[in-house]
Amino acid sequence: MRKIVIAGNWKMFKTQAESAEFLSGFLPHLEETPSQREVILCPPFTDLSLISKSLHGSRVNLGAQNVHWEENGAYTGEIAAPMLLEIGVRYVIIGHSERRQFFGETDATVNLRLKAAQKYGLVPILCVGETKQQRDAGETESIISTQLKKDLVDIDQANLIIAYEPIWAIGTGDTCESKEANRVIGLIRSQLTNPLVPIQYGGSVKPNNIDEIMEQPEIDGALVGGASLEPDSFARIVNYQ
Ligand SMILES: O=C(CO)COP(=O)(O)O
Repeated sequence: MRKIVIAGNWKMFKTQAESAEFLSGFLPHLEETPSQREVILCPPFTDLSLISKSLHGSRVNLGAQNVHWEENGAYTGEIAAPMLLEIGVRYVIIGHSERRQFFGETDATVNLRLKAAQKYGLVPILCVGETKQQRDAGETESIISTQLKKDLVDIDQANLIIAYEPIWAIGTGDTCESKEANRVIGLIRSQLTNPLVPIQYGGSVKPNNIDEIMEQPEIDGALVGGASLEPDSFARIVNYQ
C-alpha cells in the first residue's frame, strides 16, 4: 500500500505571528483526519523553529522548502540539512519549479540536494513538471522523463516522495484535469524502480477539487500552495472524503 501524503507549501508567505494564528485554527481540524494520512507543513525557514515547538505531540510533520548539499560552509543565504534536523524538520521540497525558474536550479543541483537530504535522513519531495509551451508542443512526457533520469541518479527511492506539478497549473486556478494528472503520474511511476514511492499532484489544488483528484488511482496526495495558507481551506483538503 502506498502512503497518502498531503503537504502545504507556504512559499514566501507568513510571519511567525501569522503562522501561530494559522495553527490555532488548523490543528483542531486534525481530529477528523484518518490516521494513516501523512500531513506536512512546509513554511518559510524563519517559521520552522516556532512551528516545530507548536507541533510537538501533534500528528503534523514539518518540511522545509529547500536544502543545500554541503554540511556547512561559505554559502551565504543557504541552509544545511543538520540545521533543519536539529529543529525537527523531516521533509524537504526540492526542485520546485519556482526554484528552477527564478533561482537557477538545475537537474544537477537538484540531484545534489536530493542526495544531501537523504544522507542526513530528510525525506525529499522532488517536484517535476512541464511548462505550458512544452505541453502544447507535445513534450510533457519527454521533459518529465529527462527530469527524472537526471534528478534521480543514485537516489534511494525507498525514502522519496515525488510531486507532479504542471507549471501552467501553479497559482493559476487552471487545475490539470484529474484524469490527465492521473495519466502523467502513471507515466512517472512507470519510470521508477520502487512502486511504493508516493506521487502527489500539485497545481491549483482547492477544497472544491481535492475529492476528484484523490479519487484517481495513481494519485497519492497533494502538494498545495495557495489553499494551504488558510486553516479551514487546508483542513478541508487534508480531510477530503
Ligand atoms: O506550487 C504549488 C505547490 O508547491 C502549487 O501552488 P498552488 O496550489 O498555489 O497552485
